[in-house]
Amino acid sequence: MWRRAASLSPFISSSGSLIRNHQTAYNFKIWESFTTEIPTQVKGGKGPFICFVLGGPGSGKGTQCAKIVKNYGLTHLSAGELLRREIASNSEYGTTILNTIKEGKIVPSEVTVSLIQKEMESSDSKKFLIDGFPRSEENRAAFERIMGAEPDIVLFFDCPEEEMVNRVLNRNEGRVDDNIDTVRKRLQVFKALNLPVINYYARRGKLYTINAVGTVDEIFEQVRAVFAALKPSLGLDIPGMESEMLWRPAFTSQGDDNFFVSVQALCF
Ligand SMILES: Nc1ncnc2c1ncn2[C@@H]1O[C@H](COP(=O)(O)OP(=O)(O)OP(=O)(O)O)[C@@H](O)[C@H]1O
Ligand SMILES: Nc1ccn([C@@H]2O[C@H](COP(=O)(O)O)[C@@H](O)[C@H]2O)c(=O)n1
Ligand SMILES: [Mg+2]
Repeated sequence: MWRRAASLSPFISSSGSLIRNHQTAYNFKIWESFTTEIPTQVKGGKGPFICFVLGGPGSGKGTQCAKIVKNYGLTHLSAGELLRREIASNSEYGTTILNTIKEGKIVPSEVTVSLIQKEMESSDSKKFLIDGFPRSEENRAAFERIMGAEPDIVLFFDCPEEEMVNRVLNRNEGRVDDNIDTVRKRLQVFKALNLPVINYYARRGKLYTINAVGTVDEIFEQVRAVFAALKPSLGLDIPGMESEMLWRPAFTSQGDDNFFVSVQALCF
C-alpha cells in the first residue's frame, strides 16, 4: 500500500500587482491579483496524485468529473456513489447510510474513508479524482489520519443556490435525496460543514475555484486550464494551452458573516 505524508510546496508565489474585487456565489470577497510566475512541479512526494472535487449539491461535480476522466484519465471516485453502492449491496451499514442520505446529513467519516481507501488500494491508478469528499472537517481529518495523505489540489465548483436547486430537481436519476426538502437540508449542511473545509484548502493554497454557471463546456474550459498547469506532474500532453488564465484562492479568513478570499490569477 502506498503511504505518504504530503508536503507540497505551493505552485506559485504571488507577485500581485493588479487588485480588483470579485464576488462569488457564497459572498466570498475576493481580491484578485495577477502573477507572472509559472508553476513548475506540483507534487514531489510518492503516492498518487489526489484531486478533491467540492461544491454544493447539483453544482456539477459529477458532470465535470466525467469530462476530466475522459480528457486526462484520472480515476473517478465519487464518495456519494460509493455510499449508494454500499446501500445497494445490503451491507451492515446500508440502512444507516440510506437514512443519513435521506436527511442530507454526513455519513460517519470512518465509513466513507474506508470505502475510498478500498477503492484506492485496489486500483493501479496513480491519479485520483475524489468527488464529494471531504464534506466536513471530520471527513478531512479522517482521510489524513487513515490514508496518511492530503490532496494535491482541490477544485471548488462555485454555484448560486437557486441554480443548484434547479439542477437537482431536474436531475431525474431517481436519487432519494433529489427532492426539495432534502436539497434544502443539504445546502445547510454544505454551508455549515463544507465551506469551512473549502476555506481551509484556500488558506493552504490548494484551492481552484471554478465558476460553475454556464454550459458544461464553458465550465470545463476553466477546469482544462487547471489541468494544463499540472501537465508536468501528471505526465499529460495537452496541446494548445500555452496561454491560459485561472483563479486560485490563496488565502481565506472568516469574518462574522463573510468569507474573505484573496485570489491569485495565474497566467501561463
Ligand atoms: N453547467 C450545467 N448547466 C446545466 N445543467 C448542468 C450543468 N452541469 C450539470 N448539470 C446537470 O445538473 C444536474 C446535477 O449535476 P451533477 O450531478 O454533475 O452535480 P453534482 O455536483 O455531482 O451533484 P451532487 O452533489 O448532488 O451529486 C445533472 O442533471 C446535470 O446533468
Ligand atoms: N463525503 C460524503 C459524501 C456524501 N455523503 C452523503 O451522500 C449524499 C450524496 O452525496 P453526493 O456527493 O452524491 O451528492 C450526501 O448528501 C451525504 O448524505 C456523505 O455523507 N459524505
Ligand atoms: Mg454528484
